[in-house]
Amino acid sequence: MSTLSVLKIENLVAGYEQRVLLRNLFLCVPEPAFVAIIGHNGCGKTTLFRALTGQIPYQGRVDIAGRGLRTIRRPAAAGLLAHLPQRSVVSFPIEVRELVVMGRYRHHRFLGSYTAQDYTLAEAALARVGAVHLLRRDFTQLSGGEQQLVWLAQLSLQDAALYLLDEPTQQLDVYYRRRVFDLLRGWVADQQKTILCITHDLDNLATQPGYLLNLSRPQPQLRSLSTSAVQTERAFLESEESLAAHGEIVG
Ligand SMILES: Nc1ncnc2c1ncn2[C@@H]1O[C@H](COP(=O)(O)OP(=O)(O)OP(=O)(O)O)[C@@H](O)[C@H]1O
Repeated sequence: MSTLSVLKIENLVAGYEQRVLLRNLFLCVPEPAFVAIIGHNGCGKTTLFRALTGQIPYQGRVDIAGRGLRTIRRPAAAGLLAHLPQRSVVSFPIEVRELVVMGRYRHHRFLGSYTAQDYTLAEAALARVGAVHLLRRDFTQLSGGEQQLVWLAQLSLQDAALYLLDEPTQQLDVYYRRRVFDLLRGWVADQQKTILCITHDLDNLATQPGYLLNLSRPQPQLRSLSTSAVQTERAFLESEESLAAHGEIVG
């Protein structure tokens, strides 16, 4: 692994009005890497992504691929960030392949200009997540888990320095959860991507190479993923002590 840092966070403070959820966070994420972000409900995991995607203000400094985040007007359009939020709603009928091909938007400025090659890439992306059978279906009629696979296929077509995934396996059954973690492992190993992945799916993390960041810890730090690291963090999260620590942070 190289020593380059795709994401560097210094002294980040973020939250909502009177409620500071992230206090003095320091983070240096090597490239490529898989980073699982864990912690209690409400500890600030999604809030961290909101700060990184410019949805809420923050104090401190964030560099992505060596560029100050504040200096970049649209980080996604600049190819720095790709973000899969916890919930995305589509309110109009649209074929799955039309939604997936939009992952190629940075290569095409105008709607309707996708090429046959783009559609081939979209189909391949769907195949990789095990959802190629959904290609011609209306996205709005799919189950929550099927929709999640489609979003992942679209995300995989975006060519970004850093991927932010908010609970990507939330609605998936055990088979697809495992498959998605395998897929993410491939993005890192084969395509040299760096992924921050919010998850409560500790069972699947034990065998995943990468790092763990527990935002319920009073001073969250990256630690290498391993069976014993996952066991330690699980024991911490199950303890009363961890809730007390969480209370101090948000108080
Ligand atoms: N716009 C907002 N204004 C005020 N408080 C908010 C706002 N959005 C979220 N919160 C609160 O901030 C806290 C952290 O929310 P966040 O979504 O970051 O939690 P999380 O760690 O991602 O939790 P979960 O695991 O349940 O998804 C929660 O208590 C939430 O109610």
